[in-house]
Amino acid sequence: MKKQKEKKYGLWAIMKPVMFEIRLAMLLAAIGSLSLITTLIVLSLTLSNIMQDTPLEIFGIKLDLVNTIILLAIMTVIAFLSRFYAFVVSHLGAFRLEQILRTNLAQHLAEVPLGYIISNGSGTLKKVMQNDVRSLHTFVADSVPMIAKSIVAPFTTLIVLFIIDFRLALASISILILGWLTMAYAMRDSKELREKYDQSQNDINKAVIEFAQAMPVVRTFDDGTSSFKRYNNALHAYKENLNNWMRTSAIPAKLGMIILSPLPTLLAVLFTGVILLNNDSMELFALITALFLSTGMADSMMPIMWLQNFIKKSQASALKIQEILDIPTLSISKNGQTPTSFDLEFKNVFFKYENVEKNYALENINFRIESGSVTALVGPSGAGKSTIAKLIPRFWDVNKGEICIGGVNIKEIEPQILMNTVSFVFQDTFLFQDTIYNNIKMANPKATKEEVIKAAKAAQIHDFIESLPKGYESKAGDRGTNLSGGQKQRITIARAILRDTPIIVLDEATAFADPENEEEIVKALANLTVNKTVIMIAHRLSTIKNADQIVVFDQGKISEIGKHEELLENKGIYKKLWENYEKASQWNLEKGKTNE
Ligand SMILES: Nc1ncnc2c1ncn2[C@@H]1O[C@H](COP(=O)(O)OP(=O)(O)OP(=O)(O)O)[C@@H](O)[C@H]1O
Repeated sequence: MKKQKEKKYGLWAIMKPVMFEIRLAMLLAAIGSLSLITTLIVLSLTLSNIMQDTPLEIFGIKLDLVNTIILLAIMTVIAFLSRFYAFVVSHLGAFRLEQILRTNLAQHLAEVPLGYIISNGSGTLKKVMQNDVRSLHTFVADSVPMIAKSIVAPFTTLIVLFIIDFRLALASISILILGWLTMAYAMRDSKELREKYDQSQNDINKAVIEFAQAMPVVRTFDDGTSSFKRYNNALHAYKENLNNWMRTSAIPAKLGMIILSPLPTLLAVLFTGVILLNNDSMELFALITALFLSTGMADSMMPIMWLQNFIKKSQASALKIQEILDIPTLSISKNGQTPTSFDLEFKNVFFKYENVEKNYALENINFRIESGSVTALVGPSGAGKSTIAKLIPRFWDVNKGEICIGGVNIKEIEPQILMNTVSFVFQDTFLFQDTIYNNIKMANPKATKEEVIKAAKAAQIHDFIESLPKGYESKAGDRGTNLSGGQKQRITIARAILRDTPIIVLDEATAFADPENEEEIVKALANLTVNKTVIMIAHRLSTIKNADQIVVFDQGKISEIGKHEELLENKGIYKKLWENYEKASQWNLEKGKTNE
């Protein structure tokens, strides 16, 4: 089972679509390494020809100076070309993988419940789509040829060294072993030390963010001592951990790196070789070849260590990508139906958030909203009102029961048709980094300029837009024109008016309730909701007195349904909410008077 999971989730599993490029790049890199080793052998032959003029003979061909130079040129070209093309192929594979992963992620995310994206935050998804995909790109582009090289080069070199002279081979291996042991000693507590270091770095990041985010509070309530102290303590802990890490591993690690650099191996082979030459128990050619090869072997040791880290990091990125690709998608009906009337009905609906073990957020919900009527959802905080609203456009799917529009289960309606049937006006509005005109028009790309302006007028935002220096061409979004919350909301109301869907879900705004804005928002909403089926999450009870139906929620269940007067007579939760609301309004009124 575990094996199966690893098979599906490993780093190599995610790279399956570009396995051809990966294998080809590895093969070319391996040929490159072998040709380089051969080049070094031929180079030493050339040198010994120059020094001794007693050419070797292989398969009847005399390897004299001219022949070795020709061979040297050929091998150098092969080594260069194969290494060059290994990188070309690995880069092509990397770009293709990046494109495949981004497309797959985007297609998959378009089909997962929108609720998942909201709960996890688009920032996290953006990080995976950008950073993690990028890290796999780098892995395929740079590490794949390196992996082939770091396997082929040391092993082939060792074999050749043993063939040339086992004593020289042992001399170079002994240096490598010494280097590895020193590195292992340096790394003995590295996991624990790294964790501590990472933790202290995280603490600093948190303290910096807290310090910056809390600035308004700090400026008002704190002279900076306590928040700055937390930052300072985190910095101190970081410095301690870094020093500790350096003290324990820095010296042996540096020593290990020096031992594993080419020079010590070169010296060991040279020293052993000179003794053997003096004893006449070795050819000059053998010593020169061994000197060339052993440096190359030491040279390929450092990338092996660096690669281990890189593989671990890429493995983590692959897992994050696979986790997203594993999120179940919304079921999409094959023979989609189109509702012809726009009444809405919740039938025995049960719903539980994925990340919550036991409690249902909604239990056994039954209610019906007639086409063209206004229904208000009320209840204490956390009662389930927003959840009801978000189930209608399938941000999530219900666990049991069904939600029907015009008698058709919303799961049977094609997503595009459902989108054209229900629109949302939320409190936290989202505007794209684009012109105000395009921000409204996106609701209906076929709309004419006149229609966009008509919608803006109905949403009570036209005059404001016209008053901006660039009018409808002014930029909205984070880096755009400074828009107040109420103005942003009226732009989204204009969007919804232009979309003109038969069902509208409204999360009533309370945040921007300064009297002028409120009046305009109320007018805009009135224009939006004419002749529509409206579901409204109501925070200010005064606005829902005239609703056709009020559904009162408490702890995920419906506790009452009725009109305002009926519910007051019931003496239930609604009556209490109403009394509290009146008290609060009274209090505001009195406060207003005192201020005057
Ligand atoms: N994304 C989520 N993941 C897990 N639980 C959630 C999530 N969103 C809401 N809940 C939980 O579901 C329950 C209903 O929440 P919901 O937001 O629907 O209430 P609400 O009546 O709209 O509250 P409020 O008036 O404060 O907005 C609450 O217990 C809440 O903690």
